[in-house]
Amino acid sequence: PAKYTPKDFIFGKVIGEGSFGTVYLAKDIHTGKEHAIKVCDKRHIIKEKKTEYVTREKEVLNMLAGAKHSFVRLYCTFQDIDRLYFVLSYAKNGELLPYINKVGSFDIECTKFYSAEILRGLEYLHGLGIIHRDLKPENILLDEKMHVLITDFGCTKILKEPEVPLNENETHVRERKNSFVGTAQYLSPEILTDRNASRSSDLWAFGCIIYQMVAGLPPFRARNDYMIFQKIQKLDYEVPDGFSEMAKSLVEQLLVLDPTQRLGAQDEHGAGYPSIRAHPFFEGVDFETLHEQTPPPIY
Ligand SMILES: NC(=O)Nc1ccc2c(c1)=C(Cc1cc(-c3cccc(C(=O)NCCN4CCCCC4)c3)c[nH]1)C(=O)N=2
Repeated sequence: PAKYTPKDFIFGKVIGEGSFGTVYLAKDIHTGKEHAIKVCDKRHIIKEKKTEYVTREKEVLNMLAGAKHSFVRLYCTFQDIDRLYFVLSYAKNGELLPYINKVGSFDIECTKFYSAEILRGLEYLHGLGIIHRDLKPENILLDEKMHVLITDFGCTKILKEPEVPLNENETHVRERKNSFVGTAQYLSPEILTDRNASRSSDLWAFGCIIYQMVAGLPPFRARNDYMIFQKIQKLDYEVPDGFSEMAKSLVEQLLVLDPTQRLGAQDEHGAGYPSIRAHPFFEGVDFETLHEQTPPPIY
């Protein structure tokens, strides 16, 4: 149909709860194809003053239309009187998090492969000047072949022309002070203190995810968000016995309080992260053919 409506789909189970909507498994009645449809309630979005986040998610998903890997695709959008509908890729194997929880921790081959796939996605995203700002295992999905699809672009920041140079490496459009984004465990110290995210903020979250794949839990944990923030700002985390030395070295170079000193922060923008790819942890990883490779089994 020229313009889809909800009647073109058979809606199934809830497969996700985003901050601004519910994600359903749905089947296109014309093609039989399965999709994930994110349904956002218009009144809720207006009441929560989140219209700019929903608009930005659509803008970013359209910017990612050319990506051949690493991201959920946006097939189409439509609306009815009460709701907005985003028809997205269905990642048959769901979120990365339940896999980490199921096996307790990934072996080094799995950690290398999935870290490399996430890094490929970050290189593409940052190359477009897009910062995810809410990278976490729940937003790393796994398709039918167990390859990574990054999702949830509601918290992204699109770097515009330099307005206020924050440091010699990054410029930011100053965030409105009250616009707090992200999930506590993966928030970088600079977002907690001056609210300004940079590409390096996603590198911090990347370090947290690598730690979690190896240790089974995120590095900064506490009873409540305030105590988590305290630990982040004091870089208060422990590396458990048996944690791979190579993985520890990489995590330690990403979980650095100064965003300009994180591994990759000095790499030339738009040219990927050669200094992260060159870390000994990724020895033997062929980044250019990742998507043709068969992912290692998670057990
Ligand atoms: N915030 C967002 O944007 N959220 C989105 C966006 C797009 C999207 C999205 C979320 C998806 C989430 C999703 C969730 C699931 C899912 C939900 C419940 C169960 C399962 C499932 O059983 N998967 C099989 C693998 N399990 C995994 C854990 C160990 C046992 C085996 C998958 C599949 N896909 C999706 O497929 N596409």
